[in-house]
Amino acid sequence: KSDGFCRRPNMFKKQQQDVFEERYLRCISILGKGNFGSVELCRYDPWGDNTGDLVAVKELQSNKQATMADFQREIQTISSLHCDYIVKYKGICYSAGRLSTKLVMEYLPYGSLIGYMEKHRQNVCTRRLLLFASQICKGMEYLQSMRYVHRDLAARNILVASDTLVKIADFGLTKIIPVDKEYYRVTQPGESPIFWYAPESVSELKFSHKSDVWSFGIVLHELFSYCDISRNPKRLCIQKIGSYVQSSSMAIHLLNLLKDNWRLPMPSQCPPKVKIKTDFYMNVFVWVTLTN
Ligand SMILES: C=CCCn1cc(-c2nc(Nc3ccc(C4CCNCC4)cc3)nc3[nH]ccc23)cn1
Repeated sequence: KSDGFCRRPNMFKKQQQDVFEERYLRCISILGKGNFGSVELCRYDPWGDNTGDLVAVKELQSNKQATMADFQREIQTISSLHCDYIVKYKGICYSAGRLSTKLVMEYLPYGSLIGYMEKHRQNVCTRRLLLFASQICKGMEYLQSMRYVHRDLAARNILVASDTLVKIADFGLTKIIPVDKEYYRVTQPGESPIFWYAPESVSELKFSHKSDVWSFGIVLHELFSYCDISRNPKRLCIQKIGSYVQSSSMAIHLLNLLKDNWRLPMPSQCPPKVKIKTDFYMNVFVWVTLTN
């Protein structure tokens, strides 16, 4: 049972860089694709008798625009995070043959939140949705305390550890806010869809803790829509904007909608007790009247 523990690492204790030997890493299946990389389920089995641990191994996909430097930064980021609501770093594996590094993480057996909701939707009650929301919130609070901006908070990047524990994953786009600044401006738009972006991220590629809060609001919408594909934020925005609009001008159409105060509609499956609203100032209000 998770005790909801997020501690700041002992700044003096060097993170023990656990090195996994590639020859003992047995690939079992592909788990998914993240920013720039694919994630495989592997068993680390030095004794060769299938008693080794199951681990999730992420490898940089060479054809992606991301560089090894981006992947090294992702490894540096995740290895510095120690929180029950953030997927745990286990170590790295130097792949001699392919001159590449692999990131070894804890394997979360239930997969992504989206897949979990599709499968278990019938027995996920409001209280469990609020538990998941509070865990994501605590994980993001910890990330902010470490001056990290996730930049890609979305239900697709939330993993399910158990029926009562979810964790934030995929730190491929995460950046550190410089000490003297309130935000991080990226030079080129990434691949992640703009429908989770705050207005200032859409218009100026500016990312901050506040833009992460906006994305958290979108995640709440996904959560209380039970990650229903028909209620997907991208789908609802494009329905509103018009599917004939080219993707190149989608950003300006989305920005105009947000400036006109259009917001994602309240999820119809959302129980009447829960009201979710993001106002233009990126404040996310979750009015939860836990009246019986
Ligand atoms: C963050 C999202 C983008 C990149 N990404 C990360 C992972 C990932 N997945 C898992 N577990 C898991 C994933 C999928 C399934 C499914 C279930 C349905 N049938 C097919 C298999 C079952 C378990 N553990 C992990 N630890 C660290 C990463 C990680 C996957 N994709």
